Amino acid sequence: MSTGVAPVRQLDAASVRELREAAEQVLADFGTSATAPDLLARVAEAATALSEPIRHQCRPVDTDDGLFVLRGLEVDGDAIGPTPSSWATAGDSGAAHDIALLLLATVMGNPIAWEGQQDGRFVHNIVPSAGHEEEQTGASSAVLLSPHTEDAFHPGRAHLLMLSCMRNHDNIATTAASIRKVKLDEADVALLSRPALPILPDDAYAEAQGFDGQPPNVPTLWHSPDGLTLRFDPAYTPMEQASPAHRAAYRRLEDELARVSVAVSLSPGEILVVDNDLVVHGRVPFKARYDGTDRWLKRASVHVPGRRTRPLAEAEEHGYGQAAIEAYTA
Ligand SMILES: O=C(O)CCC(=O)C(=O)O
Ligand SMILES: [Fe+2]
Repeated sequence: MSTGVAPVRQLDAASVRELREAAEQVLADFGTSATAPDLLARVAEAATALSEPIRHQCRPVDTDDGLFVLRGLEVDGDAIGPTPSSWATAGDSGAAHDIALLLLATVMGNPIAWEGQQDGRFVHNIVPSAGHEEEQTGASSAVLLSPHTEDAFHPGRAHLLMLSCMRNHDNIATTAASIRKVKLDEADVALLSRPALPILPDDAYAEAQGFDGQPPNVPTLWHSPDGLTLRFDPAYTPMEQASPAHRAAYRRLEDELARVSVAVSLSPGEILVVDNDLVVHGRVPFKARYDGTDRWLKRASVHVPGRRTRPLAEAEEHGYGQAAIEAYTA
């Protein structure tokens, strides 16, 4: 893994001011970032009014890196208060930043939420939580969070994942690896394009894990009209169900993703935008502080209407009874 240089998009001072004022206005009117239909309607209206320089920086990912860092937002470490001890107690901590992130997500596409995750909020808090150190979820710390497609188990998963940094004193890196940088034989690509294995719901979805239905087998790779695309979550893929040849190809893919992986350590005010069809992301292990100064990210997920990156067969999947809720209906 290298500390590669992620493409940076710098917001200018006027854009930063504009976003802050728009977010503060919405927060002043609603007093919370907890999502409700009228708050979403206001966010949509405010996002429509945002200026061209902001829109330009929110254009689609346009390099094989499959990601970029949006830089320039201001985070006042005193004003946001201590890092919450878990998503469940975060409430409206840093709520103005929730709304700023939702505004940017709305410029990029249609934000999504999950009934079964973080109280259905459109902006999640990613903080280390006591008792969850070893999990494969954003609440972990002591273990490597292995590279994964976000919400890989579900056909309604995000096209874009946004991670907005509130605090990161120990420079703990998010990892990211793009399928467009990987070198694989055509034979491996062909094998991994066969729907041979399911991807089960991750530990953030207790209810979906109890779903009573046959898990669908899905392809790991496929050629979409936009290029090679992946859906990958080894921690929740029952590899023992695959043939030895398939397992070997999967391992070669894992090795290649590790080879091209970059580490992105976010600073407060930076937002990592990841194309969830091109890039798998994870996080390095770290020791949680549990003293209110821990690493703290805000996360948003976005559907991009009209994107042609998913196999048609996904439309038949049950999604383990979970529904992705879109912020705005057409
Ligand atoms: O903590 C990170 O950098 C990434 C965590 C993660 O996988 C996520 O928030 O989806
Ligand atoms: Fe993730």
